Amino acid sequence: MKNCIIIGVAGGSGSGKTTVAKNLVKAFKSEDAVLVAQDAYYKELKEMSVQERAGVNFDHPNSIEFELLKKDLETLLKNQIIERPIYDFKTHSRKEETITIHPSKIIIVEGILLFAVPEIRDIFDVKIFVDTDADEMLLRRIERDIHERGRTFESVRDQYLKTVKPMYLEFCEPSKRYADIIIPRGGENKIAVNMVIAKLKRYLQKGAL
Ligand SMILES: Nc1ncnc2c1ncn2[C@@H]1O[C@H](COP(=O)(O)OP(=O)(O)O)[C@@H](O)[C@H]1O
Ligand SMILES: Nc1ccn([C@@H]2O[C@H](COP(=O)(O)O)[C@@H](O)[C@H]2O)c(=O)n1
Repeated sequence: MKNCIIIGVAGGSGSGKTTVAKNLVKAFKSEDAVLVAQDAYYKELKEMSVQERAGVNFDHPNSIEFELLKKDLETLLKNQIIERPIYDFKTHSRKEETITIHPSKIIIVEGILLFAVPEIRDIFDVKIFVDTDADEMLLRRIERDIHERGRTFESVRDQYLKTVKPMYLEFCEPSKRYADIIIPRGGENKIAVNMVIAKLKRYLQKGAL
């Protein structure tokens, strides 16, 4: 029998998935909860120049190495450590180094396409979808991508219209139907986040939800 619980947090880019997932993890002792980001598993694209990589559709399931993500999640579920890749959004590639992630009783995974891919979706015990208005997601993304991911306003706008919005409508938004819990507005929805935390604390005490 599995002695841990695995929770998927999906939603559009800028919806607040990372904020929700980090707030969940923060509520527990570091040995009890761990966070794995789907973003770390973007394909390497080593054979392309940085300029070529910038034109890739990063919102299509083909851009992620889901086989490796699945293998790593299964390894954590077997109570073993993983070496998680580190992704660099400025160069659109993986760094040489990796991060060692230890197994724990609560495994939280966040990413835009987690529920759109059946082999990954089926791994989760609990599926949470963070549902935020498109205009808010876009505003947050513009700010974040310019300040943290080395982008210009023009590149964020062009990428949004070319791939981010159409792929959200094709893959991410329809995957909301698989969610067990929908958190409106995102990371600062303290009532919703606290309810999930309370349920997880019960899980730690009783070993069942
Ligand atoms: N409720 C909120 N109000 C305002 N800004 C927010 C809120 N939630 C998240 N953000 C900000 O928006 C950006 C995207 O949030 P993040 O949690 O990284 O979203 P995602 O992981 O879904 O892309 C971050 O810069 C974050 O600080
Ligand atoms: N090289 C890359 C890789 C991904 N993206 C964008 O990241 C978004 C997913 O990350 P969130 O933290 O926002 O969930 C996704 O929408 C990709 O477009 C990128 O811009 N460059």
